[in-house]
Amino acid sequence: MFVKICGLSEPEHVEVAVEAGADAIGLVMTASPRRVTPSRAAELAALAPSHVLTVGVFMGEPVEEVRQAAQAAGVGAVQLHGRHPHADFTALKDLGLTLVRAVAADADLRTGAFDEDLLIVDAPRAGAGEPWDWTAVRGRPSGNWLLAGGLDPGNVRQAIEAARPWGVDVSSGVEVARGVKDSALIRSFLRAARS
Ligand SMILES: O=C(O)c1ccccc1NCC(=O)[C@H](O)[C@H](O)COP(=O)(O)O
Repeated sequence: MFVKICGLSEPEHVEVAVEAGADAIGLVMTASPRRVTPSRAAELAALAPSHVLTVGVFMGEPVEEVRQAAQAAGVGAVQLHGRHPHADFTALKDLGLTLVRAVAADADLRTGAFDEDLLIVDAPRAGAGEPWDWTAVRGRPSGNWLLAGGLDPGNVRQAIEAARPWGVDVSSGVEVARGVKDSALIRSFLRAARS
């Protein structure tokens, strides 16, 4: 089970996520209480070993802005969240980074349909910690895809059984307050997702 811990902003939490076995960490570079600047994202990304995918998360920014921020941060992947057109993914291909498309369940759920490498199927509101009907996507996405939206250490097993994803992605469910991550919750989430 591939696990992405998203919205990290403190070195301590990057270290905990890595040590607990996260496959990817998300650094939010769009409007959010979790937002980090490209230079802060670079500091955080530098703490992750090469086997952990560092993901810059964007939503609605022009593609040139995404390109510059991703390069400045030195991340290994770009996540375009929401209704980015196919052309945005095409325009970023030459960066040579892993491209991640994050959408709600009413979108095209074929991984690679927009030339992305990885798909995230999320709740309608990104990063809001809102559980949704995970059973609705069971068997629908193709290829490698992550389930997101309202997951936490207590419900992630049930969500995996409901949707049968290749991986999971969490943000609010490993926080003690909006935008404030918690080391114990990060560890519990990873244990529960892999149990
Ligand atoms: O986390 C945010 O604040 C955010 C803001 C705008 C676009 C995307 C954002 N997060 C992206 C993620 O990949 C989250 O992990 C995903 O939406 C799940 O969030 P949650 O329901 O809080 O676990």
